[in-house]
Amino acid sequence: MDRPGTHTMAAAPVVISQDEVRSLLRYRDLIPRLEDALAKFSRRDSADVIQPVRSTVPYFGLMPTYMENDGVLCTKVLCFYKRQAGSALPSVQSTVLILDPEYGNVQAVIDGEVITGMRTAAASAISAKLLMPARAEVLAILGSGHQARSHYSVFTEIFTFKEVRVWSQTRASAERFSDWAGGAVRVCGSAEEAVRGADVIVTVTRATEPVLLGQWIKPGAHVAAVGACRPDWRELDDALMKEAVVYADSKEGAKAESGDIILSGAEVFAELGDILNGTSPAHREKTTVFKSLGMGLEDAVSAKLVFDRWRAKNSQT
Ligand SMILES: NC(=O)C1=CN([C@@H]2O[C@H](COP(=O)(O)OP(=O)(O)OC[C@H]3O[C@@H](n4cnc5c(N)ncnc54)[C@H](O)[C@@H]3O)[C@@H](O)[C@H]2O)C=CC1
Ligand SMILES: O=C([O-])C1=[NH+]CCC1
Repeated sequence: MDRPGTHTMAAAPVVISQDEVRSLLRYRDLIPRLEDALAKFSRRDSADVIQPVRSTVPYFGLMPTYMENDGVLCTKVLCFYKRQAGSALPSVQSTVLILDPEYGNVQAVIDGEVITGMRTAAASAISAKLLMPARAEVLAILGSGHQARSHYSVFTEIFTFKEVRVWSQTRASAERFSDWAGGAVRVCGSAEEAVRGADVIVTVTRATEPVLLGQWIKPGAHVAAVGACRPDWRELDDALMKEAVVYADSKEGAKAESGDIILSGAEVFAELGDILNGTSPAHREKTTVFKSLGMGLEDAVSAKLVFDRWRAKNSQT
């Protein structure tokens, strides 16, 4: 047993706010690092990445990641609620902790909202880079909340679409989204109107029943399905899940957490990392679904980028 007074206190963790994260994280830096990390994950080499499926109790998730070769030990803690009427708080709230992999002390406590928004949108953008049809012209977004904004930002930063459409639960929220985007988005009165003829479709809703039906989809379209991250929640119908070639961020995560996969009985063909490793084909010519559940690995890569930038900036001042 340790004698009293023999402990050395670790330095107090730094706290990095949402505004600081926003000023430090850029898609152009994040995307190549995420591609590298997704490829490492799919090789299942434990010296590169150990990242179990999220551990959950109702409304709370713990998302640890260890990257031995990169010296990264990290976890996100998050809550995802059905937003209470009248609450202005986001439906997904999170904090990312970076720990010293050698000693275990917490080095940084980082607001998770911008990280979650950007790394999720960046993963969807990687799926579109790999799987959307050549000469994609029309992007449709279903939902108009936090993820809708980050997805709009990265998709319009790295691709050029002739038309972007949005549908949301209420016309007013879709119009607020369009105003936020500077009016360059066509507000649609129904999900069907938004997705008919679209080449790329992003579903970012809190729906628990399908909002996107296979019968509306143009053959060869790519769907980045981001919501419905519980085993009994759906965004896509059985027809679409059975028709499409389905990719995921993590096969284990998809089989444990995705209602669209579990309840439709669809097979996950490959992970994005398998395409990046060249071990599975990217079926660009077919209708494809990327089922995103979100991975601790994506948070770890983003948080390391933020913490490294934060240290570089604060060591100069
Ligand atoms: N795959 C991943 O890595 C991540 C997934 N998510 C999930 O993405 C979804 C969107 O997240 P946020 O944008 O942060 O949420 P948010 O609360 O900011 O926005 C949700 C949007 O869904 C709409 N909506 C709610 N119920 C609906 C319904 N029954 N039918 C159609 N639209 C409905 C709302 O009007 C709103 O536009 C959530 O399901 C969330 O759990 C969030 C973060 C990461
Ligand atoms: O990975 C993530 O942060 C989330 N997945 C579902 C809700 C939040």
